[in-house]
Amino acid sequence: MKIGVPTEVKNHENRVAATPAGVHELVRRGHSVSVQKGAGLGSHIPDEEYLAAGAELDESADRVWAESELILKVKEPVAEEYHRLREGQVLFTYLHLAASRPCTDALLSAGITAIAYETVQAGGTLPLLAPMSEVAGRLAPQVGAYNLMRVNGGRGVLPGGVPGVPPAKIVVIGGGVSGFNAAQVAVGMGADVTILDVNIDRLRYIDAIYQGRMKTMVSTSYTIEQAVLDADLVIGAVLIPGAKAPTLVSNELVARMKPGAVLVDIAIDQGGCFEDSHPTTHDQPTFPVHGAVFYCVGNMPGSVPNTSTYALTNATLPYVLKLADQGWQNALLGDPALRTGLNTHAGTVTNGPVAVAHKLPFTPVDVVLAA
Ligand SMILES: NC(=O)C1=CN([C@@H]2O[C@H](COP(=O)(O)OP(=O)(O)OC[C@H]3O[C@@H](n4cnc5c(N)ncnc54)[C@H](O)[C@@H]3O)[C@@H](O)[C@H]2O)C=CC1
Ligand SMILES: CC(=O)C(=O)O
Repeated sequence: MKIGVPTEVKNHENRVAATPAGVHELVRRGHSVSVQKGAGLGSHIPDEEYLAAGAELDESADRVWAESELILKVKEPVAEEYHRLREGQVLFTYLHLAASRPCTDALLSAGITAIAYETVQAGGTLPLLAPMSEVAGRLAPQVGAYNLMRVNGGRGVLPGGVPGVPPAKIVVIGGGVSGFNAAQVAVGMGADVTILDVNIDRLRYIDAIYQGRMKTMVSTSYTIEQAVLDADLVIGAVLIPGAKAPTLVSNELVARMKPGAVLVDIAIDQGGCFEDSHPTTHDQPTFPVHGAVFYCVGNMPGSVPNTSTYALTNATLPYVLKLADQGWQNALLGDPALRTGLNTHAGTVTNGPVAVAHKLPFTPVDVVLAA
């Protein structure tokens, strides 16, 4: 199969969708891989390493897209890439379509077969979202601490406090992969950490591991209000797979928070879980709301691309190999996890929550595969 790896074009997106190890494995199995020149440089992977692994290098993004049957990307196509999408091509990448009608429309009108990393589900887990949720979760207290500094608009609170002065209160809403990783780093910084989730079994697990060092609360609008009003830093880390994130912190609640508090909305790629959240970029990551600082970057792992590229491709490669070796139909027929990843095909939406989010007709994957 002809496989293409274009350079990412989203703001400060320095990850790349395949490493030389992945290229080597694909080529060893008889596939050809076209990597856009410089695609790995943001992650400090030189072109020469791709060449040595058996890739062909191409200057032109247009050619990489036009000549490939399977396109491997990290982030959803942005507007300047829409004209390159085409029917008969398979796109494997993060999509987060429930939060983007323009991208959904672009995929549908091109008729492309799009498989989203974030909706691939295996045994109740999200194996292709998890590595980047680990990264974003671990980054969240770091960017939160940076923005809590007075010079950056925050309250001027040190997460760990010092002897005689209490630590910052960090509240994490959502105790899944990103939330738990955020809470772990926040505990490591010495902060006073509370984690809220609707899943009591998840809270049991967290409590058993942290033995009270992380406080747990069942998430309701009442407990969220209590925790948020007391917080210096709030981290939003909820997910309902495929769907738009629920709004859990209102504008009115933010108005009553401590001045200079910081809110990091990791869930922004699914639309965000704070009412005032809107996507920001690494160039201009924050904005003020009632004296609080909002950080809503949709590609947080892009800021640590070396770690993130290897973590992401460790997880994606087994699925890439199935798509390349078997073709997308057989790969999906043989792997229920990949089946849940299909979001669009031949102009139809094949993911239920995405169809609901945009009020579009829904075609079940089984119907697509039976055709
Ligand atoms: N901004 C960025 O750069 C990145 C964003 N993400 C996003 O972070 C979000 C979270 O992802 P994961 O941690 O992997 O999801 P996950 O599925 O591991 O965890 C989500 C948790 O939210 C909980 N939850 C759902 N509704 C809730 C509510 N009302 N109150 C409290 N908890 C609730 C669930 O029970 C679950 O434990 C996703 O939107 C994901 O796409 C992930 C990586 C990078
Ligand atoms: C999960 C995601 O969208 C990201 O890592 O950028």
